[in-house]
Amino acid sequence: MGAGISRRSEPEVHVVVVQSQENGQVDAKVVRKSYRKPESEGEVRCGASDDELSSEHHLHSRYIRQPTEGHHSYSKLKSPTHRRRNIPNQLTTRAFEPLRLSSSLSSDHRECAPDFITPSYSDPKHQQRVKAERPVTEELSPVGDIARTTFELFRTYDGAEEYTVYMRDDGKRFYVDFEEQKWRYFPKSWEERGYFKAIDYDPYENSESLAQGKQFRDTRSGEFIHPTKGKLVTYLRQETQNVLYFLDETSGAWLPMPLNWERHVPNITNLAEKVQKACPQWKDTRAIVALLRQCNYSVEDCVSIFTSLNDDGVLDTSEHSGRDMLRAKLEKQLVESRYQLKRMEERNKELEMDNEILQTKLQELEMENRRLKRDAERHSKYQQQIVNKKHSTSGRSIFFTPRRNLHVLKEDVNTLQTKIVSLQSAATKGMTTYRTMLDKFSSEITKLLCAYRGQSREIGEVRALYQKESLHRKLLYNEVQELRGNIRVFCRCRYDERGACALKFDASGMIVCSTGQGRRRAYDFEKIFPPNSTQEEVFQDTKATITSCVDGYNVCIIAFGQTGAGKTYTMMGSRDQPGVNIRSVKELFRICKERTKVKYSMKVSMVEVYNEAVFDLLVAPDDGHEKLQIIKKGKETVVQGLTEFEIRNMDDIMMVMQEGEQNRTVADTKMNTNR
Ligand SMILES: Nc1ncnc2c1ncn2[C@@H]1O[C@H](COP(=O)(O)OP(=O)(O)OP(=O)(O)O)[C@@H](O)[C@H]1O
Repeated sequence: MGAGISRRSEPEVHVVVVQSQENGQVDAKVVRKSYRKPESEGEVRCGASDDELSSEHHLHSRYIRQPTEGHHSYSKLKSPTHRRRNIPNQLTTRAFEPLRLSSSLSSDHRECAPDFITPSYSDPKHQQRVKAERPVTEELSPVGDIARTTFELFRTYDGAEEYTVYMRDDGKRFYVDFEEQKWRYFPKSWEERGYFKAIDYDPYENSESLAQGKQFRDTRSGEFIHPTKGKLVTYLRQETQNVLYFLDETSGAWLPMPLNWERHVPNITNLAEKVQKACPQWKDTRAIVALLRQCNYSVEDCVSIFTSLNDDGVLDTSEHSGRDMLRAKLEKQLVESRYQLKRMEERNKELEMDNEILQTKLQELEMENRRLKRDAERHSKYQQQIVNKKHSTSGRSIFFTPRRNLHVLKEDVNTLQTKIVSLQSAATKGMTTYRTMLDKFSSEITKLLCAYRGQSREIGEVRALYQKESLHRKLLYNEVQELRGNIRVFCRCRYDERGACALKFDASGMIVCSTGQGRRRAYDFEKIFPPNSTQEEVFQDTKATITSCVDGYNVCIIAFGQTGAGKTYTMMGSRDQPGVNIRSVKELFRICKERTKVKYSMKVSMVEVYNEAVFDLLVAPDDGHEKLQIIKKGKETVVQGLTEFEIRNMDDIMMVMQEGEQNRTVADTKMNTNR
């Protein structure tokens, strides 16, 4: 059984081809259908009333559903589109019950008529002609295997007529006679008047795109290249969100609140504080409020997103991590931009110098021009005087000047005038040339200045981005440290040349000791260093905490163990094999030197806790070896009156430590003798 659908919003009438599942009988029916396009699985509402269908309607498209393997699949029957016809009452009176569509829609069966240009069928004369020309052929019931039938569109060469043609599995063609509402043989003689067109149409395509002849594409989906995860598919999902508005008293309108204001609104600040409490390492309130917005102000979601970011390896701080790569790239860009800027500055200087030279030349030329003008004026004055004198003597020569001399003088004057003119034109030409050059250089300088400003802006942006990334890296690094455990316990077994080691080191990373009577006990630590471990190996695992210390976190390294277990050796070491303390300070200096933008100051104190009393080791016992008090100063806990030495290099620290050690020995001896 099949039902037709239309993809236009005009009044719709559809031919439905119905095949009985019992005897395979095929019939065609015309129904009026609701405007709704059926879903792949859903209801096609069909129904018609006499009134609705007895009027004139446009036939747009017709579909059939073909039974395949016991299901109703769905395809479209080719039809003459936009053809205006009278729908016979006998067919329109049939009403269809709602049909259920199957989900087993095969693309092979989704065939449908393409769009084509329609002649004006509203012309009554045209309709009459079409009716007169149509031959009446035998009425038939095109019984056959409908699953193997094809539907075609027959269009006459003049484009005046189009028919939906149904080809039975035995090759016979039929068409629907709309006047009589019958299937008829498609006459052979008609074939000369037109051509058949295969049907190729996907009814599930976006109707608007089809109308424009375009493929439908969802512009909400996209991609994003993540530095470590690679290509990620994205989708801009529309959701109902809470948005914080404020009443703008000037306009009287409610406006969405900018992010920078929002983080100062008390209830939002409360939410941000909750997030911060859950993620103490996350300090950027602006970023927190931004994520809260994204999470529809759900603290739980916000925290879970933040935590999940930690879990998925984004925070990997190894050298190969994407963030480091990005950082390296940004650093490279910064260096390149700086180099370009320097080059541009140099070029700018050169151009400025050229410009100065040109200006000087221009001034010289102008002076030359003025001088020539003055000469020319003087000569013409002189000439005028001669002429005047000549007239005043009227032949009686006071100054007896031979005619020849006058002639020579005149020639001189002429030559001079010619020279003046040529010099003037040369000066004008030179000035024009220099002016053009000056304009050219000025525009070049302006361009360079623009580029220079652009570069400076870009450098500023890159620098800001770099700083942001550095800060981010710092946060992430310390988060990783915290995730690895805020308190990490390592075990080092002392090397003793006097005998073999009694401890066993389990393959799973545990330490096994014998507790007597053949019993054994295993202990688990973050890391176990067997007797042959070097000082460097021990330090490698504590090194990470030093970076955290430079990032502003409090760090404490404690050695704990029985007398002679090797605490001093591990922490202080020897001159050749320095311990954790010395190596840590070295590392501190190294990092501080690397971070040129930050000014660090380092101070050292040394205390000894003896019989639950704290003694300052940087005060000589002779100068008063007094117990120090531990007090609370706001949030800080301080040892009152403790000596602090500012250190600038390794020599300073070595000196301070030596002094501390010496004071300890003297104090211990004194205390022992007092006992
Ligand atoms: N890993 C090691 N390799 C070689 N020698 C070691 C090692 N650990 C400790 N020693 C040696 O063992 C001896 C005792 O070590 P150390 O003084 O460091 O112990 P301690 O725990 O500081 O003792 P105390 O608590 O009495 O000060 C020292 O002579 C030291 O050189």
